[in-house]
Amino acid sequence: QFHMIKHEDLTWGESLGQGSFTHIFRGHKTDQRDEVTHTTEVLLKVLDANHKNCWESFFEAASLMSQISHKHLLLVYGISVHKSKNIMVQEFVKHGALDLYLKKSMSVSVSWKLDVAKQLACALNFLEEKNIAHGNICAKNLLLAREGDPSSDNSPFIKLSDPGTSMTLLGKDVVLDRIPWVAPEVLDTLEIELECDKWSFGTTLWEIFNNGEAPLQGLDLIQKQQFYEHFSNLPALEWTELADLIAQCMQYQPELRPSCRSIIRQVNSLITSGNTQVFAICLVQD
Ligand SMILES: N#Cc1ccc(Nc2nc(N)cc(-n3cnc(CCO)c3)n2)cc1
Repeated sequence: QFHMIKHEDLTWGESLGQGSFTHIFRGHKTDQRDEVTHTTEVLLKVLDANHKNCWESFFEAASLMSQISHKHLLLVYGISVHKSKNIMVQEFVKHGALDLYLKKSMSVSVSWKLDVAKQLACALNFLEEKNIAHGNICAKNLLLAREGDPSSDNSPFIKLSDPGTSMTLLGKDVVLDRIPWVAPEVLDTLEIELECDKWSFGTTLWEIFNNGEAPLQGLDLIQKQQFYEHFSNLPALEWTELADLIAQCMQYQPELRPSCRSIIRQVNSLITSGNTQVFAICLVQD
């Protein structure tokens, strides 16, 4: 169920860092279509050789994303297996991971952030309708295809990346390190259900409205585990309605978390109320 890409059709560019047990590189792929050679810029995601045993899960994560297509889901062109290298060939998304972008550019507006939140909610709703749980929703896995800038008033556009190797194979410490993105029940079951993505949506909202700052980043694994054992919550944001939506998503009882439809409705009302407030301020100023 995958397009196999020949290793010789890939050229390798600079390293762009690493994920869990993977390294990512800029690159290009060439393919012949009706005697014409097309060169496409790609992102090459390589599974570490010492984690070869995870290769099924590595590719399964990608195949999940390539069986369905949606404007806010990352496009996976195919895979390439060469000697001991397992390579996933993804579309190259222009502005990279959202967490780094938010840390770099502190000037994105509230409406920009809400627009991104709504796009993520739509992607999750699409997955929920297909009964597919992603399992690794976080700002690092949101890729920014279009910056959108306040002047020309065009909006940002994000793509949700593949979930990567399943946590169940990555070991307990990796799961603990993903606190507070990973839903609490996953620590016991190591099973990813649809409700888990709603918890992670709440954490990702928190990240977006904290300019990409990682929640609980100073805590070690023991303290992170205790955060869940004490049923703790992230510090509430000033904007009460937004803090409420985050709190609804990050309820310890999975069945109490809102449906994607409800999340989309609530983000829409935040957008409306946000605009109304800005509009009112303009009225007062004029
Ligand atoms: N400077 C810069 C710059 C870096 C990267 C991209 N593009 C891109 N395209 C993708 N398909 C995936 C990723 N990516 C980034 N970090 C991860 C690991 C966490 O998911 C994946 N980046 C664009 C610009």
